[in-house]
Amino acid sequence: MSETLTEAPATGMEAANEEDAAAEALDSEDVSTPDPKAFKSLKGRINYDTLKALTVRPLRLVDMTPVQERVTALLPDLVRPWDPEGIVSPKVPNPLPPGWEPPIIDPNAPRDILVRAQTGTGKTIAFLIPAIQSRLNYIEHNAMLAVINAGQGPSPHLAGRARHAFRRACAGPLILSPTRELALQIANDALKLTTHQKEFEVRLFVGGATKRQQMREWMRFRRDLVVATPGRLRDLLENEPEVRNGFKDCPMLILDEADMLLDMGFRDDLDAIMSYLPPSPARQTFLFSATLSRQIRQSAASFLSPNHLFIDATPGAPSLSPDKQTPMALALPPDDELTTHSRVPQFHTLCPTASDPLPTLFKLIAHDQLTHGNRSKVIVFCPTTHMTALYATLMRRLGSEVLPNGQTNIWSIHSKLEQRERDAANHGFRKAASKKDDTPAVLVSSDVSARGVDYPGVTRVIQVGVPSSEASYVHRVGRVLRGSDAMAPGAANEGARPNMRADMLLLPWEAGYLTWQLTNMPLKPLPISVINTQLETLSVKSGSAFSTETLRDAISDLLPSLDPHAIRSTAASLLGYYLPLNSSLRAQPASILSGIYAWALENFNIPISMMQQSPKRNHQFELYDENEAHHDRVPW
Ligand SMILES: Nc1ncnc2c1ncn2[C@@H]1O[C@H](COP(=O)(O)OP(=O)(O)OP(=O)(O)O)[C@@H](O)[C@H]1O
Repeated sequence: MSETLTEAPATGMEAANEEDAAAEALDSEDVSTPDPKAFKSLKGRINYDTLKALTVRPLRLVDMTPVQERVTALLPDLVRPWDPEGIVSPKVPNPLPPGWEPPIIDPNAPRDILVRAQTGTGKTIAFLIPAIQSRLNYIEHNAMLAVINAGQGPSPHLAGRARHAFRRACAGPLILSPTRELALQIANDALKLTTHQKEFEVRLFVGGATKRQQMREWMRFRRDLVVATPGRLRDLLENEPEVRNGFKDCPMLILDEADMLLDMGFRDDLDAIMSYLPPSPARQTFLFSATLSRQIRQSAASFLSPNHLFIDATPGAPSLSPDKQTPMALALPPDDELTTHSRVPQFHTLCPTASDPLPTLFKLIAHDQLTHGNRSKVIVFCPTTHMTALYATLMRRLGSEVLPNGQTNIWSIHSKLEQRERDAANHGFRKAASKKDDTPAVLVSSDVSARGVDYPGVTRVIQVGVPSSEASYVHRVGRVLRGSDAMAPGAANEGARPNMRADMLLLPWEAGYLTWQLTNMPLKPLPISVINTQLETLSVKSGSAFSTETLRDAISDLLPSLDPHAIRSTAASLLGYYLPLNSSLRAQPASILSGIYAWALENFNIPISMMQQSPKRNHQFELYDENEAHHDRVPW
């Protein structure tokens, strides 16, 4: 992958001059007594070009976030090449070529880390800085080894050849991400950080793109960093000897959203991938996550070396100097402790009947548009792919008619879309509603966008129904308040921002989830009557023509005209989603069934003629339609 998939911001003459000045300041700056928070304090500990990308162009960052500060405090020891025999070590001063300073390293410093930090706090940069530095160090290390092994004294020519061969033959750090969108975002962030290292290359292995193209690039170009989703990487490792060979000396594995990757759904792929990588300690492992359940902590231990560090950069965690960061077992609190964006106000609305969530959803979006105008940018999370497709259709058909700002850009992302459609939605929503005269935007999404994906300027997240886990709730809420807003100086200490928020719409049979699963979340009740009053006040204040009657009429005109098969498929998908959650909801399967039955009947006037529990398997229900068997495609 040699080009950025998101456009770099345009720079005019003024910006160019500013950049020159910043670069000069970076060159001349004395960092002998640096502010440890400032990126500039990394001068001398990371490659100059990486530092320039961070502080001058394209990122122009000033201060590190706590997680970045804690991780980079471990440099340079954290990224020293694995050299158990000490061949390239301070004990071997010769025959190092002139100007090659062997780094001063602590041979006992931990090499593996488990990092917990809240969503949106800059974990990507926190792992990319050491990953890039590790790759650069390994390239030099190998060049030194080649010279030493040749035994002919300093030879820049030989070193150059060794560098060239190594960069093409051996994969650098491997970063795994659970979703394609997040993988793409990480790869693009890596390209930004290596803007000034023109030859540095990032390979991206994700499903949805052609394998042939990925293989062609793998064979022809450098493999400095590899970003991948587990399924595609496993497939390539199992079927392509060239990929297998490339990874046999892979020095570093980074799991972003580690809790999800270590969970059962990905575990098989992960175990298969691990069998192609070198074992620890030759392979370093970094695990990054915003949430860590007890079970995940246990399985994390099997990936990490025994003297790994646990770095807890969540608020309230003890602040430790790097040499005192504690091993995981000592540092983690005994109970599951999930963190969330405490700065995001969170509300739940209990909808009395099955026909309430849809109009209430439109009202919440209307509320957001009346509050933020054209910069309103809302993500609606739905429980299943079918539901996501259905709600996206409803938004597209009704949005312009009923929402206060008229034109609203609606995007949708779920796993049954083609990759190019996912990419277009991802790209479109990322750029949307960023200027005053833009159009408000809504992204209707399944959990594909819940983690890591960084959409700047999201003003509100609305969850329709319950998430699959408490961790998923936290990640969804974490889509608000990201990017520059979240990182503004002092933001961590600021109080809640009343204009950005998260909402959740629940039916009575879903309400147990609040009590039993989201106990620690700062969710406040928000009745529909209060939403109505707030909307009225806002409409009058802004002179908007928004009307709840128009909304109600438009919905009741549209819903009965929808394809009944599609509604049945959505109802089936909801059953498949909710029944296994019955113990989390503390709801009997029968009340889930009748809740979903009511949803189909009251909204779409579709009686689901018969629902039966399969005699063979628990919680496997099937919908029967006299005329047609249930089909599983997304029909919208
Ligand atoms: N030091 C910093 N100063 C300002 N902005 C930053 C800084 N570090 C990162 N950012 C920006 O903050 C946003 C969120 O960063 P990132 O996506 O890495 O968060 P995250 O911790 O990985 O979140 P998640 O857990 O949701 O994946 C990005 O837009 C990133 O460019």
